This record gives sequence, structure tokens and C-alpha cells, in this order.
Amino acid sequence: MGYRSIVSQGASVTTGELSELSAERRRISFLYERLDRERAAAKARLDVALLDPHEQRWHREVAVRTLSEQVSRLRVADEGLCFGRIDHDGGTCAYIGRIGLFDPDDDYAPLLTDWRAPAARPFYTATGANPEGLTRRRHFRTRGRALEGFHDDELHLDQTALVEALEAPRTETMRDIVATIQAEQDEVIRLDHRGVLVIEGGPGTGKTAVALHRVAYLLYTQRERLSRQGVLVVGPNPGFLRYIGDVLPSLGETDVVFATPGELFPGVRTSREDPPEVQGLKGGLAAVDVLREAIADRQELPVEPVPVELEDVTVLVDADLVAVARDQARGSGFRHNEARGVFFHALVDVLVAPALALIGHDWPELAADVRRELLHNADLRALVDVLWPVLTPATLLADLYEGRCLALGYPELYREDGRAWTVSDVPLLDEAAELLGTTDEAVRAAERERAAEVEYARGVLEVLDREGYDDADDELHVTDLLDSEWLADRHAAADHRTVAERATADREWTYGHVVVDEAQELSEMDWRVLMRRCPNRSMTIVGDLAQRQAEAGVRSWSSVLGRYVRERWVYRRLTVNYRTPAEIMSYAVAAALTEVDPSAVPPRSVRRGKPPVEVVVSDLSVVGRLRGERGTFAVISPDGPLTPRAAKGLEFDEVVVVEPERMTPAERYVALTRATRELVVVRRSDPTTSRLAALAALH
Ligand SMILES: Nc1ncnc2c1ncn2[C@@H]1O[C@H](COP(=O)(O)OP(=O)(O)OP(=O)(O)O)[C@@H](O)[C@H]1O
Repeated sequence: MGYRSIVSQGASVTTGELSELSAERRRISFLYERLDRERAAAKARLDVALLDPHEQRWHREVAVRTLSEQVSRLRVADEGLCFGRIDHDGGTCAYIGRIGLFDPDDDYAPLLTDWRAPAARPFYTATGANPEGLTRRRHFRTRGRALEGFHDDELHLDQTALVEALEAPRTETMRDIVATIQAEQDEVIRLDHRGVLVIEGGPGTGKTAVALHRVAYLLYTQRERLSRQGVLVVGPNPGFLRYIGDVLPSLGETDVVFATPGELFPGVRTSREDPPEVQGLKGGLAAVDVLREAIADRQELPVEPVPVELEDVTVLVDADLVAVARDQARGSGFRHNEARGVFFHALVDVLVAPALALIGHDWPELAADVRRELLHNADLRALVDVLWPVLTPATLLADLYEGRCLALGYPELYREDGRAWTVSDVPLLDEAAELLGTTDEAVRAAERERAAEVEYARGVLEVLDREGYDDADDELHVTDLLDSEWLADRHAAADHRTVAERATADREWTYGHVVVDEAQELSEMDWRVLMRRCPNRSMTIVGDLAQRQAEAGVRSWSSVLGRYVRERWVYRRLTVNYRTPAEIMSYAVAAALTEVDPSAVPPRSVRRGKPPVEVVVSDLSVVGRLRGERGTFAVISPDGPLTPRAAKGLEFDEVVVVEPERMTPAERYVALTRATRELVVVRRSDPTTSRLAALAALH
């Protein structure tokens, strides 16, 4: 036996072992006492900061934010605070936990080592062959705050703790795996790579878990930068985001934005899908050209000359004159909304000569008067609104879908309600925002806000300057250290909203790190949005090409990523399936994976279980009466309520898959690999064959 296990109810536990268990219990209670003490202190500081009437507003907000984060970080460690211990060959030992705790009375010596700290790494990676300076690794089994037992694996990479974790029934939400991260997962979680990392692996290999733990790890090692810029986690659907939403807070992290691809454009939140062929059209890069065409089509020429009345004459604005102004505006290099001013002035310029010709004089002062008159002419302004309108992404797209698409030769895009946004519209709205540029109105509003912030920050500087700083020449002056622009940014960062809230509301927000789960489903247009949100290309991309269901999704990582980072991306593969028992996995391989990709190598299942059961029924309504027996339960069927698409990334203890033959091979592969314990496959009996069978039985 490679390990020694001590449980409190164990029949053959020696007194020595029992005293070891009580010693560990004392240690763990002591750690909880420390946790409570730290939390009470942070809470008291928070109360003071909240109530302090003398503190400057911005300063108070910063303090409140920091302390609230501290309190919630300490709250999440309430369960399973400490889950392991490692003993070093020098005779010292370290306790490993969800967060780090330090002893202020002993020069801040570590009492509990955060699982992400370098010192904790051997807990996950040491083996008998490469003990990394360890003599022992101990795993604690706790319930709430109570230590129930422990076992030592003496570095034989024993799987007891893992198997216990995997055998436990699933709940509605995903749990963290910090106590049982496996070596191949640990390598990916801590990988020191600043750019794009692609993690691929079959169903249940822990891709999602690993990606989220990597976020927690990066937030730990690059806290300053990432908590300022935030982290974006993109998941396939709202159900999936609910499922994983608790994992990061339980790792002690905040400032993370969770979003589906249908939520990446501020103000739009949709999960409606287009038919596959429309998804294909909207998802491909050619959609950028369609948008360009749609914008160019809004830069119109008048069909008939339009009269514009001046004081003395009426000029006719005809297509030739407008074409000259339009060429100038298009050639200016500005985007549509920004080039509107160029168009207007160019149009005024081209109208001056015909107006003077009508008047019959071309004196320079008269030309200046005519130009001024044209600039202020309401008819001309109204005409410009038609010929070169201010466009928002929504107005551009709605107009395109509601009819213009027919004239442009894209009838597939037509729909009655142009604003009934679908998931595939979101990257188009974002692209349109890029192509249209900011409207003058929006720029003016942003400038006003900015001016107000700078003004406020200036006030703060004056107060600081008056209050605590000496004006002596050799002293650093507060305004040498801070400037009002910087403070304005700082103030903006300390407004009442969290980073997550501000990032969600701001289309141009750029994140410090972006995680994309089920990344194989994203279209070329989706990738453009994500790359805009992450100009530093610090990304963790998680997916499995064999599970791709979306027509416009990824067919090869290099073809998608090469465009943005050329060859500079790193690929890691996870090979062990922690969800699906071997029997279910081999069924799914035979029934689906071989059809998706005959050369694919399926992951190796850690556990064994029951083989799937196949049932043939003549009436599918029986399925509605099925209930689970233990843990979570789901019925996955092509018609829902849980479709293979919505089941992506989820798992359940017991799963019924209905009519897999009506699913595409990839949908079937996803559906058949969701179960952790039991899988029932329900097929509808073919009426002809069942009649034949009945006839055969009669004879
Ligand atoms: N080291 C581990 N310890 C305990 N549980 C683990 C470990 N690794 C993965 N798991 C569990 O295995 C299950 C599958 O993990 P996860 O959902 O991350 O897999 P996945 O690769 O994203 O799957 P899919 O491709 O099917 O969406 C989860 O219940 C997860 O908690």
C-alpha cells in the first residue's frame, strides 16, 4: 500500500495515530481562529472606512473597495481552508490551503501557504521518482470546518483524494479542484507564458476547471495589473456561466467578468440563434465587407436634384456635385461618422460656384457670404442627414436586415424586425462600431465627462496641497507626484462600480486577460471582438475541436490564431477524463467520435462504472416521467428542453440521451459524454420494424 490513511472512525487506528489526528485538528482549528481574527479585523477596518466623514471621498472609496475585497476573500475560505500538508527533507513542513495566512507576531512567517504560491507546487507535482525535496504529502478530509481524517501518500501520486472527489455526487454548480489538481493540470495552470495558450482535451479532461484555476493563479501572480484591468471569461451559454460562476469566488477572486458571446456588446444581451446558414454568413470574415458595403450604401447620391433655397437664389444639389463631396469624404481616411464633417464642408464648397453663377457675380466677399449661408442652411443640413447620416451600429444593422440587404444581394440576412438581435449579430455590431467611428455627439459627451473628472481631481489636489504638505523647495511637492489627469483616472477607477461593472459597460474596455471556454464554437467574427478586447493577447483558450457544433466555429487553431499572433501561441493537451466512466466513454467513442474524426485519440477515463443502457420505446412521452436517483439528472434531446448545444460544458450524475440518431455526430458526442455515473440512451422504435416484429411474432 503506497499510503497510510487515518480516519476518526477507523477501527484499527493506533493511539499514536490518533494523537497525530488530534494534533492536526488543533492545527486546523488554529488556522480557522486566525482566519476569523483576520476577517474581524478587516471587517472593523471596513466599518471605520465606511463611516469616516472626514476622509476624502475618492480615498474612502478606494479603501472601501480594497477592504471589501479582503473580507470576501477571507469569507470564501470558510470551507476546506486547509487541504494538505507537505514535509520537507530538512524537517520543516508547510500547510497548503485556499488562501495564505501569515503570523504578524512572527515576522509574517507563513502559517498557511496559498495553493498558488511557488512553495505549494510540490504538493501537486512531487513523485517518488522526483520528490522535489519532500518526504511526505498529506491530504486532509474535512467537512465544513471539522477535520475528519487524513491520508499520507508518501509521494506515490496516490489517487485516493482524487477518486473521493470524483465519486462525490455533483451539485448544480461546479466546485473548485484545488485539493486534487493533477500534475498535467498543474503544469498548465502555472505555465509561465504571457501570450495565447490553447488548452485542448476531450470531454471531462478538466479544461474548464484548469482554465479557471489558471485565472486564479494569474490573479495571484499578476494581481496589480489584472485587478485593474479585469479578466473576461467567455462561456457558451448562460446555463454554463451559472454552472461555473461560483468557482472563481471560491478561489478568492473578484474583478472577473463572465459573458456569453451574445453579451459582448454593451446594451445587447441575447441567446437567440440564427439558422446555421445565416450563422455561417455572419460569422465569416466576409461579413466585414458586407458591413463596409452597407455603410457605403448609406453614403447616398440624390436620385433627383434637390433644391436648397438661399437668400437670393435656389441652388440645385445634384448627384454629380454630391459625388465630388462624397469622394473627398471617402478619401479623407476618416471613418463614416467622423468623415461626415468632411462631406458637409466639401458639399458646401462645391455648391458655392453654382450659387455664384446663378447670382451672376463672383466677388470674393460674396463667395464668403454664400459659403457662410450654406453652412447655416437648415435645408442643406437636413439633406446631409439623408445623404450621409450619423449611424450607430444598431441603426446600420437594423436597416440592413429590414430591407437594404435585398438590394445589396444578401437576401439571407432579411428579417422583419431588424433589432431582434441574435448571437451572431453581436460581433457585427462591434465591427460596425469600429467601422463607423464615434459620433460627434458621443465624443462631446465623453469630453464633458472627462472635463468634470479632471476638475474634480484638481480640487482634490488643492485640498491635499493645502492640508498636509510643506512647501519647502527640497521637499517633494504633492503635485510632483500626482497630476490631475492621473488622479482623474484614479478617481474613475475608484467610482462606485466594480471593475467588472465598468468593463461590461464600456465597449472599448481592454482586459488584462481573456479566457475563452468552448472556444471551438466561436466564429472568425467572434475572434475579432475578443482580440479587440485583449490587445496584449494574454489569453487562455480552451476547447475541443471534436465537440464543435457551430457551423461557423473553429476548424483549426492555427488558422484562427495565426492571423493575430502568427506562430506565437502555445498548445497543451489534457489527456485524462475525470468525468465519464470508461464504459460510457467507449460507448460515446463508438457512437459518435469515430464519425466526427476517426483519427481522434479519446481521453483515458480515470474511473470505471456501469455500461450505458439502451432503451427502445414506441412513445417518447415516457421520458418526461423519468427522474434521477442520486445527485443531478438531465434529459438531453434534440428538441430540448436541454439540447446538446445548451448541454455544452455541463455535467450531471445521471443522463438520459433521447434520439441520438437525430443529432449531428458532434452533438451526439457532447450529449453522450455529460454523465458522471449513469447513461441511458432512448431510441424511438421504428413503426415499420416494430410492426414487422409483431407480425413475425404472430406466425
Ligand atoms: N483534478 C481534479 N480533481 C477533481 N475533479 C476534477 C479534476 N479535474 C477535473 N475534475 C472534474 O472533472 C469534471 C470535468 O471537468 P471540466 O468540466 O473542467 O472538463 P472539460 O474538459 O471542460 O469538459 P468538456 O469538454 O466536456 O466541457 C468536473 O466535475 C471537474 O470538477
